[in-house]
Parts: sequence; structure tokens; C-alpha cells
Amino acid sequence: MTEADPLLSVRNLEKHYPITEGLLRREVGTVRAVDGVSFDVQLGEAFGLVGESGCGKSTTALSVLRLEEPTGGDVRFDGDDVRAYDDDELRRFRRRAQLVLQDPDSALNPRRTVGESVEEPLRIHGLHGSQRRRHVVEDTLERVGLSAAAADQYPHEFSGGEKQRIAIARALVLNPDLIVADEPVSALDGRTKADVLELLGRLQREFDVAIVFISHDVDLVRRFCDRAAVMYLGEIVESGAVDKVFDEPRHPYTQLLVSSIPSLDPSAPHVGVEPLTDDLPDASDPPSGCRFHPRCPAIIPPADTTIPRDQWRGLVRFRFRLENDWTTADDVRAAVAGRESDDPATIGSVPATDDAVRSTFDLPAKLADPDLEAALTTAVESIEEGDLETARAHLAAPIETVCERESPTLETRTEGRPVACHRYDPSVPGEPETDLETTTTR
Ligand SMILES: Nc1ncnc2c1ncn2[C@@H]1O[C@H](COP(=O)(O)OP(=O)(O)OP(=O)(O)O)[C@@H](O)[C@H]1O
Repeated sequence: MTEADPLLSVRNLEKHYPITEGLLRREVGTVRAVDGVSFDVQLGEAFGLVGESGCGKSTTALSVLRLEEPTGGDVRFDGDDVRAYDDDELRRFRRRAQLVLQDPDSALNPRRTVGESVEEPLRIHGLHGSQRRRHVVEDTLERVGLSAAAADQYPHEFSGGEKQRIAIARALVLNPDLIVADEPVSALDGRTKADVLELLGRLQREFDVAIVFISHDVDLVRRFCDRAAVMYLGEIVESGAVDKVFDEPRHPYTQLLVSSIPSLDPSAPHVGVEPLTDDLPDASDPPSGCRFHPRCPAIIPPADTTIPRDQWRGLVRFRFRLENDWTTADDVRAAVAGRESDDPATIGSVPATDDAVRSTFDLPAKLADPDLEAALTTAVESIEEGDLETARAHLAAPIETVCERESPTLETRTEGRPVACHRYDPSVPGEPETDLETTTTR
């Protein structure tokens, strides 16, 4: 391995879980928890994986460490193929690559002293001599900010933050090259969180250990990591140095994540990017094309569309809500009237008129594009006739976008950074490389 070679190299990693049904566990579908993830981690660096709950961060961690068997792809550690390791090689790998979880209790046996828990990896991996082991344990406990005497106490005698320090000591005691830390401070409160984060940073430098830091919290990743990758529904959508990814985000999803962090200054206006729709799709049935497209505020219009961008967004939002959220004409009527569909005052009393739809989706009385105008009018007429299928078909053809048709690849197009978004693909016609417009609210 040369200096430039990564310690960990992950290529097209996949982990799919079967969905089974009935006594015979018949397979009825697949959860694509991790679906083609690639990244490198250099020696001694802190690399962040960030994204909403359920996007596949933990499954990536477990698959990289082979605590879950990957479905596909390539994982290399120090140049070796992790998926081809035999039992001995896997044992050596487990010594060099450790996992720290959100809940420290998962790493500590309540019936064993702290010293016994921290010592256990040393025994498993063959460090002989109880005196020597005790010395290493005490030294490691002190390095995580606890006293050597803690070795003789039990986990229940410690606070949550102290227990996480003990779990970190257990991960560090074998002097690993890599620690995968999955939401290591998420369960801790303010000051303790900052202290444990600071400890991890100090240990990373002292032990020269690489850390894969997994969190849903952009701010923590920005503070802790050198580089980061943003995950959405089993895929990486953007990666790079943290100051680039979070200060100059390019993927609309990263822009959305960053804009949702509240400012420390309460008087500052909140500059927010609104998602097109609110629902996080299911990993067992991910959207076609770009998986973010049903929520993407920067969704690309067809090349020949001439209507203003906000009208395009309103129209496509109407189309996706019709496809995903509403099953009856009453649902539509209720939504455009701003009420629940089982509210008796709503049903029948508020017709899903053209006007109500237009005002709900910020559309003008008449769209300047005759094809889109005809599609909208006929779709609303079909809704009023109770035929949502026909309404959907009327909207789908003229509002079709490259974002639902083609999957963007994570290619390096933007300032040397990989971003998986058609907006940066010069081969996609009709779309300027503009930044996402933001809306300012108070
Ligand atoms: N053993 C499993 N069997 C079936 N589906 C699973 C399994 N483990 C995870 N999943 C699914 O895979 C997807 C990714 O889950 P994962 O826990 O990796 O996400 P995450 O980003 O770490 O979220 P969180 O922070 O909530 O743990 C989710 O849809 C989850 O329900």
C-alpha cells in the first residue's frame, strides 16, 4: 500500500434485504437498504456519512465491517478484499476495524466490571499475561478521560457519557486503524455530546486512527469530519471536503439538509429550501430515475417548457400528490380545501374546481404553455368526474422529466466533487447550472 492508497475503499456496495410473507416466508419484495455506494477513507482521516433516518447509513457500516454480508460490490481494507477473507483473516480485520454504536450498553455487559469489558478484546486477540492486559486497560481508560480505578466498577455506576467513553476505550484498546462510529453522540445531551466529540477528535489524532463518523446531524459531521458523503435512499448523492459539501452544497438534497439547520442567531431570517413533497419514499420501492426527484425543488422541466420555474414546480407538485397521496376525488377536494377527507363538512361542499387547485399550487388562471394548460384543465375535469387514473395520465405525459427517467451518476463534474444530479450533466439539455433558489421565511 502506498501513502496515497486509501485505508478503506468501498465500491458499488449493495445490501438488499428480502421482504418475506407468511409461514413459508415467501419473498415478496426487496429492501434496497444500500444500493451502489462508493467511497474511500484515507489513513487517519475522519470521514462522515450523513443523511436522514433510514437512508442506509448503519447498513453501510455493518456491511463494510462484514457484520452483515454485502449483497454486492467491493470492500477493500489496506488493499485486501474484505469479502474474500477467511475466518482467520476476518478475525485480524476485526482487530484493526472497530465499531462504536449509539448505545454504549450494547458493548458493555452489566454483570462484568468495566475492566473485564475493556480487557475482553485483548484476551480474544491473544494478548497474554493478565498484568500486561490490566496495564493496557488502565492506560486506555485514562486516555478516554476516566480513572484507572474505573476498571473495578460496573457500568451502572456511570453516566451515559462515561459509558460511551468506556465503549470507546473498548474499541481503542487493540489500537485499531479504523473505527466506524454509528451515531456515537446522538444519545448524549449538549455538554456531554461536545465532550465526547472532542475526545473522539483527540483520540483520532493521538492514535492516528481513521474514523467513519455516521450521523443524521449535518452540524456534527461538519464539525468533526475532514470529508463527508451525503446519503439518500441507499445512495450517495454528493461527497467532498466538508467545507465544500456543507458550505457550498450542490445537490438539492444536501441543500435541503443544510437549510434545515436552525441558525444560532434567533434574529436571523431562516433561509429555507422547501421540498416539493414531504414523504420519504420507501427503500423497498424507490422512485425511478433520481430517487430524490419526487421531493426535489430543483426538478428539471422538459427542454421545451417555457413557463416560469415556480409554476413548473407547482404543476409537478400537483402531479406527484395526485400520483402518491390521493386515491379518491374527495381526497383531492379535501386537500385543496385544506381539510381532512373524512371531515363531513368537506365532502361534497368544496368542489375540486380548477380555481381551488390553481390557488393551492400557486398556478395562474391560465398557463402560458397551451399544452400544459390543456393537460391541467383536462386533469381537473377528470378528477371532478371521479376518474383519478385518467387525470394522472393527462399530467404524466407533458410533465415528464429527465429526473424520473434516468438515474444520475455520481460523477465528478462540479469543482472536482462528485454530485449525482442531472443539473450538472452537460448532456442533459435545456437546464442551466443554476443554484437552487431559496425561500426566505421568518
Ligand atoms: N435487517 C433488516 N431487514 C430488513 N430491512 C432492513 C434491515 N435493516 C435495515 N433495514 C431497512 O434498510 C433501510 C436502511 O436502514 P438503516 O438502519 O441502514 O438506515 P439509517 O440511515 O442508519 O437509519 P437510522 O439512523 O434510523 O438507523 C431502512 O429502510 C430499514 O428499514
